Amino acid sequence: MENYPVSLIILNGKSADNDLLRSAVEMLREEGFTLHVRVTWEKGDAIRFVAEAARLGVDTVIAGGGDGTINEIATALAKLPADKRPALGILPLGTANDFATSTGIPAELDKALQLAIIGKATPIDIVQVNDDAFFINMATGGFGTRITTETPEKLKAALGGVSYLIHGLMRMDTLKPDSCEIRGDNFQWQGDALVIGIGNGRQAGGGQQLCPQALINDGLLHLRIFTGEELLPALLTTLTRPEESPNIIDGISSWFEITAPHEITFNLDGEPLSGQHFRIQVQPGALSCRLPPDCELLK
Ligand SMILES: Nc1ncnc2c1ncn2[C@@H]1O[C@H](COP(=O)(O)OP(=O)(O)OP(=O)(O)O)[C@@H](O)[C@H]1O
Ligand SMILES: [Mg+2]
Repeated sequence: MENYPVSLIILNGKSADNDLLRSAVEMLREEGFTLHVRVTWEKGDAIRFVAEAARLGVDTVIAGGGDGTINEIATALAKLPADKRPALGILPLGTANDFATSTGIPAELDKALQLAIIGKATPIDIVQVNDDAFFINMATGGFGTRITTETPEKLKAALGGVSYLIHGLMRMDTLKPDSCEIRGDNFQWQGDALVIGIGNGRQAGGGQQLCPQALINDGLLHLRIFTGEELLPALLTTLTRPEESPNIIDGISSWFEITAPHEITFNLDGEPLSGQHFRIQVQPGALSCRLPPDCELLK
């Protein structure tokens, strides 16, 4: 018999009750593929399942969920020894799915699952933050952070990605620019930022293109800072017509260091991390990801 690839799907419990996925899995098993399925209940479960996948020696760990699920799994993969690291596949089952959407992963579950199992594995960068945290798509700080970390589950379920923006606008009166200092290769900036986006990928917050030129396999991060005193006008022009905004500062570097006089919260692929100092460093080509051949985020 031919060597069929072996995969382990880690499914966010929120998305476990999905008949389409059940039949897609059954169909591929009938074709001869080995597919293990594990379901998470809370943060931390995915890490144990990644360890199990490494013990089983699977070819691919498939993240079934949104950006938070991909982050947890990619982080666990990055912490494995390189020679024991399975490839990453993606089944977009979250609310916003910014990484999956921007990398061109099909929204249809059966197609996405096929790609996750037999798609070409391409080395991509992952980004380390301080000692222990990682992101694969984007880190956002300032205004955007509060939007994504505080958007309640019910609003997210009803409205999807748009809820982040709506919820943020509703809370505008309580939001203020964050003061900070940012350094990178040939880059230094100090001031008040409304939103800081640091992209390995391009978009966050449900389709907001914060780093429209970023590539996930070039060893570089794209930084975009939105500045300004007036929150609403700045936010509206910057998000709708970024090229016309006087409030944008861009930078490119393989690392950035951010220091703030008070605690700020960064949102790493949807997962919050608070502190006053962030050292952000690319690990080039550290993850192998099954992506569509025409993925726009590859160089
Ligand atoms: N059954 C579960 N319900 C909620 N969160 C879970 C569950 N299982 C694991 N988690 C963990 O909670 C964290 C946040 O998950 P979150 O609800 O943001 O899902 P997500 O995959 O990012 O999808 P979404 O796009 O809806 O946010 C992730 O680290 C995830 O692994
Ligand atoms: Mg999330």
